[in-house]
Amino acid sequence: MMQDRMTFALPTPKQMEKIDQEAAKTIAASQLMENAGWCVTREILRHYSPCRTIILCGPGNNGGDGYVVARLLAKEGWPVTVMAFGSPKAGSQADSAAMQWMEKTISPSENDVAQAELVIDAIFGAGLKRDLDPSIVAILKKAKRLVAIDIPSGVDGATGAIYGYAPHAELTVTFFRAKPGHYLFPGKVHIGKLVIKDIGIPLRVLDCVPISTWLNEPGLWHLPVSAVDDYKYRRGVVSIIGGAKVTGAARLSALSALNSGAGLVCIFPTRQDTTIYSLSSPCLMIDHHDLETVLHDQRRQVWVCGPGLTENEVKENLPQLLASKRHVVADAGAFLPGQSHLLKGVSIMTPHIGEFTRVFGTVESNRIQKVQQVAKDMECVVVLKGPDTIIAGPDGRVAINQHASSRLATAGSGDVLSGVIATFLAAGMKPWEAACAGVWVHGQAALLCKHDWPSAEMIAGHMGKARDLAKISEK
Ligand SMILES: NC(=O)C1=CN([C@@H]2O[C@H](COP(=O)(O)OP(=O)(O)OC[C@H]3O[C@@H](n4cnc5c(N)ncnc54)[C@H](OP(=O)(O)O)[C@@H]3O)[C@@H](O)[C@H]2O)[C@H](O)CC1
Ligand SMILES: [K+]
Repeated sequence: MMQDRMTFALPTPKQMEKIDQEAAKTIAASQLMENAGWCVTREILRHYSPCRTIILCGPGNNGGDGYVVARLLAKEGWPVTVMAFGSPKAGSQADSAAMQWMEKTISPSENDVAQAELVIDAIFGAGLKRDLDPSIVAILKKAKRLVAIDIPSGVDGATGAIYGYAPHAELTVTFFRAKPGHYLFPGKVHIGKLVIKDIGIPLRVLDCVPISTWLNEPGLWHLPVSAVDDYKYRRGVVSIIGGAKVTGAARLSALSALNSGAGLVCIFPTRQDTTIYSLSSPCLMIDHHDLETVLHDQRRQVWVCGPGLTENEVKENLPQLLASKRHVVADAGAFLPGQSHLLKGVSIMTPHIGEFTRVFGTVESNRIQKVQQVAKDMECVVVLKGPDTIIAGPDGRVAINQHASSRLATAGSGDVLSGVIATFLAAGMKPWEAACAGVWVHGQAALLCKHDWPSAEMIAGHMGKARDLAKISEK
């Protein structure tokens, strides 16, 4: 059975509030809080042995969940104390949860937290709005081992930004769906192990919010399948501008395209002597005509432009590709400082944060918003590469990729990514889907390498198997 794309939805905390309200029409809010507390308790029981535990309870519903956990853990015989940070609003859900907690409640104290063997952080969750008070920071800093309810206090669930300070949790238990902030840096490093629990919210309530952010997983997109009567032009032609001085980048991109299933891969060298390209792989086609002539071939729709190119090479070739309405995957050399106009018309661009900043200016704490804005302004898909690669479409859709590892942090890895994305684009996938699929397959190829330190060439060598695994995972 195909996965429902809603499996991959990442609602923002604001959307989650709406989802809670909608869910409360069919399931009592008190029940949702009870279920949330029960789920957290079960995870604590699974991961820890009874120990001196302090539950830090804030004034909102995150604190409410904390009071439920306190009651359920105490019932299991755990030595539990609640440390209350303000009182819940009279008559609120959190207030009734607090009223059912009959045992020890203490005022905020650094010393008591320092002596606890386990600290449960239920100060703020989805309702966090501003920097943490220094007195709260001082207390959180004393925690030795910490479990966060929903999200560690201080992490913005929408962006992963930190409001002044956030503790490092060993375990975070969230509800219904993960939020973008669980997966985005810097918040991600504060989450520890993430557990997502079903608390009885009906799936259909997701329809009440316009989800725009997704976890990048197979099933969010579908790779093309080969037909029995396939031929190379239908599988797709990838063309790559090959630099005169730096030739490895285009060759890596080409190798990646060849191994990811392109029907035909051609390099268009910008210099007369093409020996280096001719000798690189017997499967590679080398163009010996000028670009204008090559562009008469309408089968050559998808181009990679940027890897290994100098400023002049980009300026000579990119405008020509765009003028002839080719689909361009722009990378590396195509990101010239302050020259965003050059990129207008590309289908997909794949900058890392340094390249992105050079062209589009600094990125504040809300990276998603900035990347979305650039995608909209430039009318193209933007892949902001990093350990939490963000793929934004001009229509506002965003995927966050987690299928990656530090194995990808090697020179040439970006060139390999441009090749696989171009392959999927050439095979007929839409730009956002091709970019998402390329990013996932690239991450998978690195995972398939036999050791932790693969070169980009080795990663490119595993593209075919990675593509097969992506296809299997779609089901
Ligand atoms: N997701 C679900 O299905 C369910 C989630 N639950 C839990 O509910 C919380 C969200 O609860 P909410 O009450 O909306 O928000 P919080 O508990 O995080 O906090 C709101 C209060 O905190 C104050 N606030 C916010 N930031 C600060 C700050 N930096 N310093 C001091 N005070 C702060 C805020 O005060 P205002 O003055 O701004 O109004 C609020 O008083 C979610 O995270 C889950 O844990 C449900 O239990 C079940 C369903
Ligand atoms: K929390």
